[in-house]
Order: sequence, then C-alpha cells, then structure tokens
Amino acid sequence: MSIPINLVRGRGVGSGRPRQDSLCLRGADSKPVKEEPLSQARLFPRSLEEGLGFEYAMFHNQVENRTVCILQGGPYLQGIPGFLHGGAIATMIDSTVGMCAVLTGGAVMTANLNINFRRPIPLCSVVVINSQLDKIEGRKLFVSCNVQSLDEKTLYSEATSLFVKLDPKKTSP
Ligand SMILES: CCCCCCCC(=O)SCCNC(=O)CCNC(=O)[C@H](O)C(C)(C)COP(=O)(O)OP(=O)(O)OC[C@H]1O[C@@H](n2cnc3c(N)ncnc32)[C@H](O)[C@@H]1OP(=O)(O)O
Repeated sequence: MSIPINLVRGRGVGSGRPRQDSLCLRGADSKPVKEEPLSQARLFPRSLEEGLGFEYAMFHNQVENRTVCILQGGPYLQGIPGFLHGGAIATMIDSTVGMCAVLTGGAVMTANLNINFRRPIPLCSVVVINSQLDKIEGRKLFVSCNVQSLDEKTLYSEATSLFVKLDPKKTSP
C-alpha cells in the first residue's frame, strides 16, 4: 500500500520574505508596549544566505503522523570547528517536531524540548531528522525524533518534545 507523503516545502518553510505581523518588544521588562510590524523579521531557519545556513526539505506523512527533514547545515552554523553548533541542531529539531505538531494539531507552541546529543554532526554533511507524534492528551501533543546519518549507521541526536495547542480563551502570542 502506498503511503501519501506530502512535500511541505523545499528549502525551509515559508516564503523567505519578511513577515509583516511580528510585534516589537520594547522596554526593560521586554513586555510589548506597542504593536508595530518588524519589516526585517523572517523565519529563523531562513535567515541566512542560501548554502551557508540551514538547507532543508521536510516531508509529512498524514497517515502515520510523521515528519521527516533532510538537512544540510552550512558553514555559518559551526560550533566546535568542523561541526554543527548544538543550537543549530536544536533549531532544526524544534522546527521538525514543530511541523509534525502543527500539521497534526493546528496552532501550537513548543512547551518543552529535551535533546540528547550523542555524536557531533560534521559541518555540511546531510542528515535525516525523523519525527513522529507519540500521543495526544487534551491540548498536549508529544512528539519525538532522532537525527541520523543518511545511511542510518550513525545516531547523532534524540529528542522528545511537548507542544501545547493555543487556547483561544487565553491571550495568544
Ligand atoms: C511550522 C513551524 C514550526 C516552528 C516550530 C517552532 C515552535 C517554537 O519554537 S515556539 C517558541 C518557543 N515556545 C514558546 O515561546 C512558548 C512559551 N510558552 C507559552 O507561551 C505557554 O507556556 C504555552 C502556550 C506553551 C502553554 O500555555 P497555556 O496555553 O497557558 O497552557 P497551560 O494551561 O499552562 O498548560 C496546558 C497543559 O500543558 C502542560 N504544560 C505547559 N507547559 C509545560 C511544560 N513546559 N512542561 C510540561 N507540561 C507543560 C500543563 O501542565 C497543562 O497540562 P494539563 O492540561 O494536563 O493540566
């Protein structure tokens, strides 16, 4: 039986154009004091020049509630010389499990993200992030993932996450 795999979008999600609906946070307590668009705002993984940062494509399986990301981290994402920065890995893990949660549950936000970094990821290598929805409890979606080499011989990272569906009765971010 063939399983439908939907291409979410090549080279990241979103158009790459600046968003017009962001809020500006000002003041010592960082509370939003005035709503105004940030014309330069753009999706974080899309914020670096092509080929230098996050190069990725995501695929979502609606039947199995799984999202797969093929990722190549470019030279601007270096942490320890020759290897990807842990924050860059966390960004793409959050984005992949987030995509899985959004396509399953709609408007959600990351409430918790736990990552075990098992092996360093060589800069500019291609890795696969496999995520799946584990369970739903009320507004809570639990999504886990692993990061592996293309040949599946190397396990680079594992993560678990909790996403919470936004409550329309509460103030949305
Ligand atoms: C497509 C693109 C994908 C992009 C992916 C990237 C997504 C992101 O990075 S989002 C940015 C990072 N996340 C944030 O900034 C979120 C900040 N946190 C918040 O806004 C809120 O805490 C939010 C929305 C997560 C939950 O708030 P709220 O709706 O008030 O939920 P609340 O009523 O407190 O809790 C709901 C349930 O979740 C549980 N819960 C909430 N937070 C946590 C937590 N951190 N750990 C464990 N459980 C939690 C509560 O215990 C409660 O459980 P139960 O229903 O069993 O009693």
